[in-house]
Amino acid sequence: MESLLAASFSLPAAAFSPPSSLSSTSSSPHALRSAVAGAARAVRCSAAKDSILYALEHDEMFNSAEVIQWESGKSINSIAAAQGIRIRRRCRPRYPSEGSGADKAVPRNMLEQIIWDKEVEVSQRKAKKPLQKVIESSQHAPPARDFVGALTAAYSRNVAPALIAEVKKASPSRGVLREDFNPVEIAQSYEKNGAACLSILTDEKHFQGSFENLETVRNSGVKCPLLCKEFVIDIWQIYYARSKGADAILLIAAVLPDLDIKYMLRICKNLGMTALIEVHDERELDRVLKIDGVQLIGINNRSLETFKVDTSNTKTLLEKRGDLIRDKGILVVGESGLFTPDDVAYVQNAGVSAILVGESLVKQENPGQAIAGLYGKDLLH
Ligand SMILES: O=C(O)c1ccccc1NCC(=O)[C@H](O)[C@H](O)COP(=O)(O)O
Repeated sequence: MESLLAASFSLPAAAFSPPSSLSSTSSSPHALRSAVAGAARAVRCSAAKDSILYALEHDEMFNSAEVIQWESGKSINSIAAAQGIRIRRRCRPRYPSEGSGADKAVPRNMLEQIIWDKEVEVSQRKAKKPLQKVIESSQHAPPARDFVGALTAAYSRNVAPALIAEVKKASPSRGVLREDFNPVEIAQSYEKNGAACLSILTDEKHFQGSFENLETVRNSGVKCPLLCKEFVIDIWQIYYARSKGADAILLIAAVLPDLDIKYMLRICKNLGMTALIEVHDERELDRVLKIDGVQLIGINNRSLETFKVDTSNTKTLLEKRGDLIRDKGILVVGESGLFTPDDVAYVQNAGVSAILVGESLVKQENPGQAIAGLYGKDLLH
């Protein structure tokens, strides 16, 4: 643990690694705390130094956002805002640069609410199972399967966008989509009817999903690679998803600063996982296109801030950046609001290789059989 800790203070890219090892549940908290106190004294920015020393004194657990702040001497929200990210982190007022204004206490939209709830959830989960333990569990998981390979093969087989079919019980914009929700039955029915990959919602509070659903589907004999549909803010979640059998994970550009995306991509690669990096607008797309190693970009037609769905978003962004995306060999997934064969043809003509579909399938009595209705034909598998 000490070496990880040392790395987190010497290499900027590694700075997101496991400050959680400072949790009071760590095996030698005293030694770790001394090591961090030493490192803290060497940090140039006095606000950052104060934050670290404060956390040590108050026996608090660290998270990745805090480490970024220490390294750069800037607040996570100011780093993010400079990149056009409007979603703020729920900052504790101990950071002088954050202030403690009343507006900071209220999330500005649903995505921000989800992220603030996620910060609480992840810190509670980390307290129960520190990063080191999750890393160990991830090493015992069945090997990750080839998510991009499954999409490419399905596209060639069907000459139609490969389907990532979503196992989703509820959503903030639509409420409960399916009362009799059996994730394994839905997953098997999707696979039988030609889905290339599956997306499993794991957020409990807003989507009534769970990591247990992910694990149960993985252990049920379903062969399609699985995307963990989560709101990732911390590398802990990536290792946790892998430990539960995920083959791919969602990274949302509206939430994550560039350096987080880069570092998380590296972790995914080391774990053999695919990252689906989701964008909603041109600015986010341009940020992601500057990052090396991106294989899969999702263009979400739903604004996660307003819930407005507009399928022309996929077309507009691909008209602007399609050539560059093709030159880079990146596959594009059209996400959200797809209900009919015309919708599928529309995003296919815009240039997507795959689509991510939840509501229009999961709401039907037989979600798998609904796939033929969505495509206007049976899919080969
Ligand atoms: O769906 C929501 O209400 C939502 C709200 C806030 C953040 C994310 C949200 N959904 C995630 C997704 O984008 C969709 O689950 C996915 O793209 C499938 O969309 P759909 O086919 O429209 O169910």
